[in-house]
Amino acid sequence: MGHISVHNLGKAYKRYAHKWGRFAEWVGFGPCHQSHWVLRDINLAIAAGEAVGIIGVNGAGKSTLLKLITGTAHPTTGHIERGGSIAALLELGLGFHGEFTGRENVWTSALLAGLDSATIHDQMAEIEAFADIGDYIDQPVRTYSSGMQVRLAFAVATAVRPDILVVDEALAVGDVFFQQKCFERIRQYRDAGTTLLFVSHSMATVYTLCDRAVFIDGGRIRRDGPPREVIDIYNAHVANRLGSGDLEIAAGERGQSAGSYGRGDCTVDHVEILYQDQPVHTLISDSEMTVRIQVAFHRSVTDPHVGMQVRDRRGEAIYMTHTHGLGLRVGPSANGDRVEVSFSFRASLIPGDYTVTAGVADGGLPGGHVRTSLVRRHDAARFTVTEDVRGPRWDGICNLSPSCAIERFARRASPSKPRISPEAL
Ligand SMILES: Nc1ncnc2c1ncn2[C@@H]1O[C@H](COP(=O)(O)OP(=O)(O)OP(=O)(O)O)[C@@H](O)[C@H]1O
Repeated sequence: MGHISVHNLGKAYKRYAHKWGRFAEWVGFGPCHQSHWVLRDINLAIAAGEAVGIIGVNGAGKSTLLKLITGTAHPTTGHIERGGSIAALLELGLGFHGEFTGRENVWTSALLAGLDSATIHDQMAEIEAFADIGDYIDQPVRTYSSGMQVRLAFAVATAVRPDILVVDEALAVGDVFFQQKCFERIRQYRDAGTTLLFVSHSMATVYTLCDRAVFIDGGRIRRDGPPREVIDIYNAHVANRLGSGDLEIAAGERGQSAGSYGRGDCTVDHVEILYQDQPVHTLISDSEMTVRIQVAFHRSVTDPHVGMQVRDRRGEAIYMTHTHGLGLRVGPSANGDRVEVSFSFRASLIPGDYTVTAGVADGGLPGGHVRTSLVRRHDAARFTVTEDVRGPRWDGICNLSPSCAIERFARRASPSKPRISPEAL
């Protein structure tokens, strides 16, 4: 129950050169179309209970893959095997009928999803409460905002825990409170054994929810593995598309990061963590630390900027900055030049393991952005933060070091009744 196997899956849409092409083909003029392949040679085996994030740029084929897996589109090649019940929340077309009320749509969607009327009856109050759209539940769905439609769709799709839950970006439409409520339910279902298939452009969500990521590029699987490794490769790919040219991606340790990528203009030769000017691997939370990055230039670069990222144990960047963002300039650099850039800050981090990724970009842009990524070395240094047993107690991700003021207000004494003397009367 809950497993998915995809074998040699492919999807092609027909493209007609002429607007009469489809008709001409229909009346027997022979083939008038070209096949436009949007997915090819997809092989995936997802075990029951796995949480898989599907990532890729716009148009890569992510939604198409989900549509094929959920059965809302038919494959051109290959086949899919699925075990157990499936609930899907796909980006386009939530499957509601505009003229029916929300409540009527809940009935139709839930019946189509295979729930029996007794279950729908039992779940209706819970669905209404989760969607939280008030009186709109008895209004036609055409009067709903897109956010309201997503609220209702999610509430119906997840009213009963499915064996497989497929979510495609649609949640991005809801407000932050609703998103949190949805993620809480998704987490609960995942922890209870539901297989999760999740398409998202938010890498933070993939890190948080998924234990595996699949990067789809041009309709094919480019990488399949732990989120940290796959997201690094995806980021390198995005940097390429943003004009960094053909970045060489060097493989890192399997299951770790993507190693490094770069074009050869410069290299990040050394990254170290220092405490009181000494290289260290362990720091007490809240102590002052320095990240020192050494860069060597092999070609001239007009406006280089050196940056660093501190990443947590899952690989998610919890802080990043670069010289341009801090209002500094490295200055034009020529072949053979070397620079050393040191970032010093307080390690206001929760105890745990961290890594530092270092990179160089060319061209500072307004707003603190940089134009072209030249090189990036993932997880070039690692350090552990231990608890500051003598410092104040706190929990979370980073120490915000709040000041705290307490004001006490004594309970006001009830006013005593004015005494009126008999002489005054
Ligand atoms: N019904 C269709 N007819 C023709 N082409 C289609 C159809 N549906 C999708 N495509 C094409 O298939 C390709 C993949 O689309 P898909 O929606 O799967 O991408 P995606 O990775 O989900 O993108 P996004 O992140 O923008 O949602 C795109 O080039 C798209 O134009």
